[in-house]
Amino acid sequence: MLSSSRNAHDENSACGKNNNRQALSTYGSNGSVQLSKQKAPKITCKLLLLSLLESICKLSQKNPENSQNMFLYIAYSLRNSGLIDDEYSKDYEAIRLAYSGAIHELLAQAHNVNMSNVHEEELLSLNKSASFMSALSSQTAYATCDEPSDSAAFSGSVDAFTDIVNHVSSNSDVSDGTFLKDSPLNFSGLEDYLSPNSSSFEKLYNVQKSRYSSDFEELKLLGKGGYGYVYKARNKFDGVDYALKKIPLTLRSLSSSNMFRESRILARLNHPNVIRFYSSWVEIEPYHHNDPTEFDSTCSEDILNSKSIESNAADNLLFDIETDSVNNGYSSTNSIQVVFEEDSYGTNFEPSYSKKQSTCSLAALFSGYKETEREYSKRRSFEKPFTGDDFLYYGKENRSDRFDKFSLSSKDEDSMTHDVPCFDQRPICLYIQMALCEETLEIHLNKRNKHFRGMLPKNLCNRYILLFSRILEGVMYLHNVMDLVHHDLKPRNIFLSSSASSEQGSVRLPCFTGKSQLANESLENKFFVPKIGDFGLVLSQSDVGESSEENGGYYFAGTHTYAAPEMLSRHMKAQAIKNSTAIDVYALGILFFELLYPFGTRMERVSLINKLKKGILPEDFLEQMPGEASLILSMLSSPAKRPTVAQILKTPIFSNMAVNELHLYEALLDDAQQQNKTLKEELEAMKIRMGATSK
Ligand SMILES: Nc1ncnc2c1ncn2[C@@H]1O[C@H](COP(=O)(O)OP(=O)(O)OP(=O)(O)O)[C@@H](O)[C@H]1O
Repeated sequence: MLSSSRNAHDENSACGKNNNRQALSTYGSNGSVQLSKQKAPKITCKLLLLSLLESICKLSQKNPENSQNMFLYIAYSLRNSGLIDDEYSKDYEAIRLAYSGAIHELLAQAHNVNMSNVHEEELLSLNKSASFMSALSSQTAYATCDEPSDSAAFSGSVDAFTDIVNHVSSNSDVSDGTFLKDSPLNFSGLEDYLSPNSSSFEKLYNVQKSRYSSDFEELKLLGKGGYGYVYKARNKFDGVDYALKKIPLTLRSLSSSNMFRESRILARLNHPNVIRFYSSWVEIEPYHHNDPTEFDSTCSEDILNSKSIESNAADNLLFDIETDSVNNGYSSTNSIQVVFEEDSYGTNFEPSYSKKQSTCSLAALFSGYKETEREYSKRRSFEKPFTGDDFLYYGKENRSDRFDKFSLSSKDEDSMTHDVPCFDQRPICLYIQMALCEETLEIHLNKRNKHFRGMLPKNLCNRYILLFSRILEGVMYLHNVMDLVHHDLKPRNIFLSSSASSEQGSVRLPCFTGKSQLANESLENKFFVPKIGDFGLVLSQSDVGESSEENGGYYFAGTHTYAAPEMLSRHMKAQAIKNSTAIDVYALGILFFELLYPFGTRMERVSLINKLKKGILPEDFLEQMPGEASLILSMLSSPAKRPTVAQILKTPIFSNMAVNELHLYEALLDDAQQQNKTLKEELEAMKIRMGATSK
């Protein structure tokens, strides 16, 4: 049977090969079986096996709960034997469903049957599925494994898997549940499958139902972070606009336990000052997806991404703790990232500037993922320039290890082709659906700072104090209730969500235009609720200690300007672990100063924050806001001396919420008085005009 298939394929030679590029194996001109050039990665095979298994369970058990239990029983057995990881979990369900859909189609083709005319249960009888699976898996084993030992291990896993299925089915109520691994497979449809006009597995797979495309209408790209892209998308059912974060996953991150960390943490959070999370899922990036290069820079004013090139650059400039000097030696648009690492003696920190590193995503850095030149250039063509405000510190690696991680060798490049977690190089993405926010605090402050410099008018100052108290409430919830440390608090990760005045946690702020304002021009005011977002670096307080003990190091990532000194020094590591929440307090200290004291230029920001880190505040600020000044300095003191967020909220600045509300009413009164004054002036002007015309 196989030789006739081979002949059929040989006859169709070139285009046949093309069409079957993704077939599990191809047949060479000498008749020998050759490995498919693009090999299916192992995780894909695990998912493929599990999706088959899940289908079998569904077919054998009509009751969904029973079939789920049966599936879990088998999956746990496989996992306990070390054959799979957590590919059986809900997180991968969408991928497994897509695979089983493609396998159903493939089965229909393999049996040369028109699926629409045949009852699904008849078509997919258990025997056929199991036999097909065995045949498919053994083919897959060839296509997947480089080493003979791998191949043997894979065959072993198929055997183990089949045994488990047999065991389960013999204990279930399946009437014809014998899985005959060696039963003959009807290959009558194989010639068709190998013919140039038929579908390859890849094509079948492409008909997957994408939850993203079926449930959402993508409206625009909002921005790009270290991990992925964020889109504004409208849900087709409820008509509401959401922020959808798409995080492309590498094989390594797929198998790492913290891959779903951000979505899992978000799912547990429930606080008015923390961004609202709706759902998350994993699927393969649909083909007809807007290329992020379509990012519309013209709308950067209204979208949040308008970020940051400016302030990020400033963040980098600040970060020269070695020399304590402001380093302005490189262009912000040049995608250069500063990476701090200890020298091989573990005594000094040395910033290293590297273009290549700057283009590695944080996710990649975290997972120790090696990026090939090909992937690098592919991603470069896909990405906007990296704005370079992130850094990563590998506490336990020396410089050479660090650079080895990113050095490119042909071997790496070869191995990396297996690191793409899909059949056809389209990435598997984690989707996180969140509440859409109007703008980030960073953008708001950038626009505000075009209107003000130095000390703010009292009423405006009070509003920012109120805003900060809302942020503190959110952080206190994270620290005290959820036992988390955010690790990346900064204006860009605080979102402003427009709200009704009565909404809990709302603050009334002027809607700055970002253009120079005329002295008497009054700005529209709106209510906003600040929401803490971007939980990509969040850690539970207990994990901070554990990760340190297990790995002999504590990995830090974050943003230069807001990084507490203990994040950067191995000598202070113990303090960082002991007072992990103090890391957030340090960042909040800088943020509070930024809220209260507008900077005229980027360089001024760099210089003032640099001085603040040394305990020096502007004189006018010290004079006019002594309470706030001493609080900020205490927040930037040594980790053990920093107040907790709960203690900060108890200081007279924030403790009396009635006073805080009073701030708001004072602000409202000021506005009303201002409006009253303007109206009076207009009235006077009108009277004069009327007097002139009556004469
Ligand atoms: N809920 C949201 N509503 C509106 N815009 C958002 C939302 N979440 C993210 N964005 C926009 O998408 C951009 C990217 O967000 P993301 O959280 O991925 O990264 P980031 O915070 O900019 O960087 P990183 O993750 O590297 O710290 C943000 O800068 C912001 O402009």
